Amino acid sequence: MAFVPQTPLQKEVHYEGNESRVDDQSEDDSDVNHDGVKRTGSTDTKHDKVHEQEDNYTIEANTDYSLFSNPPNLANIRQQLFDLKAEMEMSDTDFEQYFPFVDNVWRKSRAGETQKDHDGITEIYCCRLKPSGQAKTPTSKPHVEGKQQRRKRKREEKTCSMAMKVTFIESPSKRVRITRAVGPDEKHTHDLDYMDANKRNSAIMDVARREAHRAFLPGSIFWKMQEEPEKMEEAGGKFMKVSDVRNVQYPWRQQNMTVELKAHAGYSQGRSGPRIRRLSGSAPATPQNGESTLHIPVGAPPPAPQQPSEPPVPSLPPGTLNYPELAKDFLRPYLPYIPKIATQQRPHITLTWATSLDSRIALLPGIQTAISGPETKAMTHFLRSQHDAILIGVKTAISDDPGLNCRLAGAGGYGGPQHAMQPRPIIIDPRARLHIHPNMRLLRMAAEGKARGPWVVVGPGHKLHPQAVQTLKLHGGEFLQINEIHPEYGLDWEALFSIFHREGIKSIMIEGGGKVLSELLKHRYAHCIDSIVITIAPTFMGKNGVEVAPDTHYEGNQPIQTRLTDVKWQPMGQSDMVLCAHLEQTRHQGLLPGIQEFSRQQAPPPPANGQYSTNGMAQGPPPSQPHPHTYGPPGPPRPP
Ligand SMILES: NC(=O)C1=CN([C@@H]2O[C@H](COP(=O)(O)OP(=O)(O)OC[C@H]3O[C@@H](n4cnc5c(N)ncnc54)[C@H](O)[C@@H]3O)[C@@H](O)[C@H]2O)C=CC1
Ligand SMILES: Nc1nc(O)c(N)c(N[C@@H]2O[C@H](COP(=O)(O)O)[C@@H](O)[C@H]2O)n1
Repeated sequence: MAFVPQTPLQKEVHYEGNESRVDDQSEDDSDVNHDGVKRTGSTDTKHDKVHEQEDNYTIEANTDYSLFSNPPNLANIRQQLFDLKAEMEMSDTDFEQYFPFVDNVWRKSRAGETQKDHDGITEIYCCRLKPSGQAKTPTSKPHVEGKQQRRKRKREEKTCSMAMKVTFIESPSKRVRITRAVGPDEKHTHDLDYMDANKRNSAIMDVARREAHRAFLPGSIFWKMQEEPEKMEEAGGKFMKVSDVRNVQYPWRQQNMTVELKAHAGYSQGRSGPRIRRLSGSAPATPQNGESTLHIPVGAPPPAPQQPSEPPVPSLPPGTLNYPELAKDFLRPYLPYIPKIATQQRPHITLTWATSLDSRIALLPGIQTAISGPETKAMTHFLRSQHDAILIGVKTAISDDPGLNCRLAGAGGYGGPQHAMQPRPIIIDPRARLHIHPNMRLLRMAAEGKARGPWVVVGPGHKLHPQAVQTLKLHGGEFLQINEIHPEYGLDWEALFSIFHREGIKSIMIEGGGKVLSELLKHRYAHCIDSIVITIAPTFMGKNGVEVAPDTHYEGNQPIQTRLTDVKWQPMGQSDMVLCAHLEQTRHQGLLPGIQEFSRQQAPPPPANGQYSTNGMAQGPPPSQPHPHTYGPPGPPRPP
């Protein structure tokens, strides 16, 4: 196979669960999807190396057209074809037009189940979540005793027995009648979004395919589609990803490796999309309050009394948090900032954790230790709401069984629309050690609509259990297999960040654990780290605790400190202190231009008396002056 040569930003990423198939592999007896791309539960995929040349591309001047030609009333008809609440009848051309928009829900049953009677030809379609054992309708042949059944891949946990009958009526008017093939009480066990999240329908893939065959870059096609979000959504493309477009282009690309891909007018690689837009504060305003620093109320406010004519306000789930508007100000200079992200080819990275005074984040390895008070915990959730992804190491995932969602009032699942303010959980699991099961809190949260499905990043050469792949897929997550994890030297974080950036993740909040944070605090990653937010609690955990400390860095034989700059200390809650900062090196070396400008631009005006009088939160000491971070002669400049 010939590949477009890799630039440092064009690393490999394998998508184990990406196509998000929910169909029963045994039924259609094939692993080949619409696009001829093989997906398996193992690490081997035909589509193992797909790169797009995005560094140099030409821009097509005239791309002022719509990619969509959705048939009328599409959202409604999709929903009706999903629910089957009432019998439907339409012309055969309409059926041909609408069915591709729901073929991610329905799969035609075996040919043997086609019946011909006086009405015409009737075909049975089953919900794709129908378990393979039940896939046969009552008319199918009974299992022959003693005959070895074909080995079937164990499928997702969620199952559904809905089925529909499609009758092509034999008449000159060529009508198609659609009715349920199950009793009136039978319903899908899931909603339409669930299917859309797990498998794209062929009509939406065709939209992308048409543009892909015109030699547009996958990223550009993706954003061009996003220009018309309503049409995307009504067509079932709400969950479309750049990688779907890349997949759909793959067979064509194989035949056209030398064709230079182009972009639509207005496309740029750093272009921000809908997910990043929430960074600018799509969170519903939380009520301000005048309480003192010591008692920031973090529980969600009770719903306002209702007027008799108003629809009922849905109650918020227990544990919903509130983080007051005023307590956001001191954090703003450290939050992801779209114009700055647009100038860099990597996401904004925030390191954030809660620590003891002896730099321990847990009492013992594998033990989850509550360090933050309720106020700083709510702050963590506010930070989560401001990032596209939260990243942790696998040991944290194993020991803490975390939710990794945003539980602020107004987030998806907490009174807000689906996935609003919900970051993507990412778990670094080089050796594929994490046991994926539907009872994990991460997956339960996703199933309850309170989190996005997690991405699990694994290294090369690991066989993934097909059931793990399926379970993850069905919860909207996936395995990403990357080559940038070296068995000896570990993970190439910079490459990983580039991969995420290309996947549309523009900001990542890295929460731990000790190994991940200590790695990223190493001198060589300083230029990748944008902000640091640490909650410090007045406690010592002792030497056996999980430590956060980078390796000592030497320049020549001179040990060097890693100092923080633009430091703000913010007391919060009963006894916590929040430290916000940038890494000094990143500023000194000028690798992140704009930080200073941004800080000045975004920071709230300092209160005259150095304190926030309204909520009593003391403003910390003024930002530290640039500090000499070495006591010896300056070392050689760090290579860029
Ligand atoms: N107080 C706080 O804010 C937090 C505390 N924690 C605590 O931290 C503890 C877990 O921390 P650790 O044991 O240090 O594990 P960890 O969560 O940092 O995971 C370490 C694992 O991640 C992978 N990994 C991380 N960096 C890698 C690299 N550069 N190259 C290759 N693989 C890499 C490896 O599989 C490694 O074994 C738990 O007790 C947890 O409760 C975790 C997060 C936040
Ligand atoms: N902010 C903070 N304070 C503490 O005291 C902590 N122990 C942690 N731990 C991190 O939070 C994760 C738990 O997340 P959920 O509440 O389950 O969503 C845990 O995995 C650590 O990353 N953080």
